[in-house]
Amino acid sequence: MKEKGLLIVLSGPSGVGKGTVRKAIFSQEDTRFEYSISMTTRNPREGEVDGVDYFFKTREEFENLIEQGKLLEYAEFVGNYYGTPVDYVRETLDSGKDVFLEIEVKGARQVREKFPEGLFIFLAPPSLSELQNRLVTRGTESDELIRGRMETARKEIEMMDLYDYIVENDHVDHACEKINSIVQAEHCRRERVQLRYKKMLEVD
Ligand SMILES: Nc1ncnc2c1ncn2[C@@H]1O[C@H](COP(=O)(O)OP(=O)(O)OP(=O)(O)O)[C@@H](O)[C@H]1O
Ligand SMILES: Nc1nc2c(ncn2[C@@H]2O[C@H](COP(=O)(O)O)[C@@H](O)[C@H]2O)c(=O)[nH]1
Repeated sequence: MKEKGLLIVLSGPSGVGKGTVRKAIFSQEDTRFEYSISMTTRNPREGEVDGVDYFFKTREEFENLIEQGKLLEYAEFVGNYYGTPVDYVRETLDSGKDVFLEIEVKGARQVREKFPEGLFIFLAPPSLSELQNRLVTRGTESDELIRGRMETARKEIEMMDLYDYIVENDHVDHACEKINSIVQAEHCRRERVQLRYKKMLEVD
C-alpha cells in the first residue's frame, strides 16, 4: 500500500509572515509540498487571484460548503470565514504527497482533532511590536482591523504550546530553513518507526 503524505500545518498570528515564508518555501526548486488553497469570504486584496491565493466565496456559498461537509476545518477570523477544502487534502495525502496548510489557530486546533498525526508548526514573531509593525507596513488593513488582528494575536500566542514546534520568524530565510529541517527530520522519524513495526511483525 502507498505511504500517505504528511499533513503540515503552519499557523500563527496574522502578520507574522506565514504567507511570506510559505511562498519562499514553495519557490525553492526541490519543494515536495502541495499547497492547499483555502476558501474565504473576505474581499480579494489588490493583486490576489481567485483560485491562486484563495477561492473567494460569498457568505452564502461558504455556509453551503459547511453544511455539505466540504471543509476539513473552518473559522471566523476578524469578520470573515476561512476554511480548508477537505477533498483536496485527503486525496493529495492519499496519493502520497505532503500537504501544506497555512491557517489561523482555531482552524489548526480542529485539524489536530481530525489529523493528530499531522505536523503542527507555530510561526512566532520576534515581539508583539514587530508583529504590529509588519501589519502596518503591509498596509492591507485599516487601523481598526489591525487592532482586531492584534487582539486576536495575543490570544493565539497563548496557544503556542499546543504545537509540535515553534519557529521564530526573525528572518525569512532562517524560518524556511528551520521548517524544511523539521519536516525532513519528521519524515526520517516516521520511516524509522514504520521500519521498527515492520520488523516486529516479521519476527512474530
Ligand atoms: N522575517 C520577516 N522580517 C520582516 N518582515 C517580514 C518578515 N516576514 C514577513 N514580513 C513582512 O510582514 C508582513 C506580513 O507578512 P505576511 O503577509 O506573510 O503575514 P501572514 O502571517 O501571512 O499574515 P496573514 O495571516 O494576515 O495572511 C509583510 O509585509 C511581509 O513582507
Ligand atoms: N482557519 C483557517 N484560517 C485560514 C485559512 N486560510 C487562511 N487562514 C488564516 O486567516 C487569517 C487571515 O488571513 P488573511 O489572508 O485575510 O490575512 C490568517 O491567519 C490566515 O493564515 C483557512 O483555510 N482556515
